[in-house]
Amino acid sequence: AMELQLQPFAVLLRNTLDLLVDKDTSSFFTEPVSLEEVPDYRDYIDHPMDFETMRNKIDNHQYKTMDDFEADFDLIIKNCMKYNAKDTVFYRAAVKLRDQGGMVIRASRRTVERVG
Ligand SMILES: CC(=O)c1c[nH]c2ccccc12
Repeated sequence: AMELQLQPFAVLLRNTLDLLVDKDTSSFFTEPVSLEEVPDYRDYIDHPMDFETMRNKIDNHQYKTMDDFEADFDLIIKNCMKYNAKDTVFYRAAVKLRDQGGMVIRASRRTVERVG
């Protein structure tokens, strides 16, 4: 619909990302996991992802659909639940983000469908 031309998809994704960032109250996911702090991280994680990287991808128009965007959100969560043991604050934060962020993305999908 016309709205999506006026309200580009990138703006909708930025708004969605801001809501996801708000759910990450400990800011564990805002930047790439530091390879200085965590030297063995890449031994376990092939495709690191974080919210700052996602924002850059929005700005470079690298997300063509909500599925592309959600795939990177899922990567943030899967990486965290793979690298960190279940009894860690990081693992528990990923579970919380998965549940609370999932609702945010579903609402954004409905907006895209409605005005798409
Ligand atoms: C998101 C994540 O896994 C981490 C975010 N910060 C970290 C510091 C040490 C180990 C893991 C992490």
